[in-house]
Amino acid sequence: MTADLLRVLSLWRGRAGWLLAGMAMACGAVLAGLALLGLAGRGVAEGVTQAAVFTGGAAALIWLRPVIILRPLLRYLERLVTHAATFRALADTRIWFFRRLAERLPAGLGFRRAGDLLGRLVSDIDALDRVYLGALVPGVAGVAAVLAIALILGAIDPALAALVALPLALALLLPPLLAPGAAAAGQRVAESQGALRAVVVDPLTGIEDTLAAGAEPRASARVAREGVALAEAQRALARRGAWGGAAGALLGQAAMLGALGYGLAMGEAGVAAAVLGLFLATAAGEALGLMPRAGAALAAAGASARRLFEAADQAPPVAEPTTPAAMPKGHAIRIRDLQFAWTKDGPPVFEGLDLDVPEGARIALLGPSGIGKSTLASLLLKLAAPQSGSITLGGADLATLPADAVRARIACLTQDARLFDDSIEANLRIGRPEAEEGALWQALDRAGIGEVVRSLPEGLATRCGEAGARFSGGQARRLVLARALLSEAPVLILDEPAAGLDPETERAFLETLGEATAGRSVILIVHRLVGVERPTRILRLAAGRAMPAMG
Ligand SMILES: Nc1ncnc2c1ncn2[C@@H]1O[C@H](COP(=O)(O)OP(=O)(O)OP(=O)(O)O)[C@@H](O)[C@H]1O
Repeated sequence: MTADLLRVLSLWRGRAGWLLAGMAMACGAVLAGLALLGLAGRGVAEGVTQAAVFTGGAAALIWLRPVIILRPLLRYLERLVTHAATFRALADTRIWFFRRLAERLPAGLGFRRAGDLLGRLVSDIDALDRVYLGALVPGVAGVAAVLAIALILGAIDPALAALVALPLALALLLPPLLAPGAAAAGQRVAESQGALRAVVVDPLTGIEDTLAAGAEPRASARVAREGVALAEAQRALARRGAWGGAAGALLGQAAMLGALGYGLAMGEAGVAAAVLGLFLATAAGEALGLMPRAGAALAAAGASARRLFEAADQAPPVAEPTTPAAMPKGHAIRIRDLQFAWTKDGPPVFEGLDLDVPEGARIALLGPSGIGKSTLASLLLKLAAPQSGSITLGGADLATLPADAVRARIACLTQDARLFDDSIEANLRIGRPEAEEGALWQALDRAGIGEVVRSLPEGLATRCGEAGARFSGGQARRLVLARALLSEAPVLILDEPAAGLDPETERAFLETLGEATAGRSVILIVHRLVGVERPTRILRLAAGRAMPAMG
């Protein structure tokens, strides 16, 4: 847990200025609180006993008014700065985590439940605010308060300082002492939250299928079950927090009893100092009030950090070359003796595949479902790496080239390419943000969807809806096809490009494929040829190899 929490802090290095400023404000506010009650206590003590507690006379009471104004001001600034610091640190963490996931998600990460991933990205990162707001800020302010009390009372009598400050110092140790015991409870809460989110998001993402299959009651029952499990885990963590709270209250009272005991033991001579000690111990309650619960907060944050790093530290499916080679000029693809299986013990998909895609060639790759057509696309895009054999692009081994640069050369229209919940224009520009509007329309026309978009009142600004819900399946397919055509990559992989189109449109599109992809190499992955594709070569995948096929 400690290592995970330290790693979280190291992720926040860039925000150190804000984080330290927040802690300084918290210390200022706590010290102003101590000064207020300390000055009031001193006034009362001196009034009751008619004797000076400190040398320096009543002049010190002059400070009472500015402190009264300063304290709420510092409290306000503390809230402002600590929350601003937290928002910035959490926003940085979200971006970091998102990037790590993006590198690791292709080809399956083992964390495929969208709800669970969303939970890690949102609530596990949100829970990290407790490291700072729930533990570090009150911890530092608490240390400042205890040190100040020890110094003030130590100037009167070290025995009084020890009696009051020691129990308070022990309260400061509660979080690190209690956190390890609460770690397992924190872990259960974080896991239950992830599980609950998954059982809510999964059926809702495919709500039509859920309702059509009459699976809604079962889905509701699962949500109820996970809800009960979460409540149970939260109760266990809250119990830990409650024990901490009771221990903290006890130690606060011990400090007050220490001051009282001192007064009783010292008789009349000790009354004034004991009254001051009492006031200071009361003031410390404000500073240390959050400390007992900080143990549970640290445990919860530690569990969330564990879940984040667990997902973020998965090895990426394809390691980036440590010293990448320069990108070659050409883009001919050559595959030799390729061996590949998705898992170590899984069945091989390729066993000695050889394939050449010269520049400008249009290869039609046929084969039955599950033979490995899309897998080949994953290997070419560096979303997966071969176990042995070689793939070269323009003569350079793909393994030595950076994935980003390879994907700038090889564009792919995947079988399940999707539209994002944004405008048509933004969806088209994903792979080529600087594309001119004319190029957008050309791509739309080539994909046979230009007229439909022109007829929309908002044209290119029309929003596509979640996963392209605004459009029919065939229209959405044509839009993602336009996106692929807009790419300037010299190699295009079109995986079932006409899937979802009606036979007439399919034929019309495939007929214009030559024109739409002129000057580029094309790997056309299809179950069958319609007869109008005019490929330069037709290959059939079978038994892990590619062999010439006739139509
Ligand atoms: N990410 C993955 N993890 C594990 N196995 C996978 C993965 N993707 C595909 N496979 C497996 O690899 C084999 C080849 O799948 P692939 O998707 O390449 O076939 P395909 O020829 O494209 O099929 P289809 O025409 O149905 O799309 C299948 O047995 C499939 O189960």
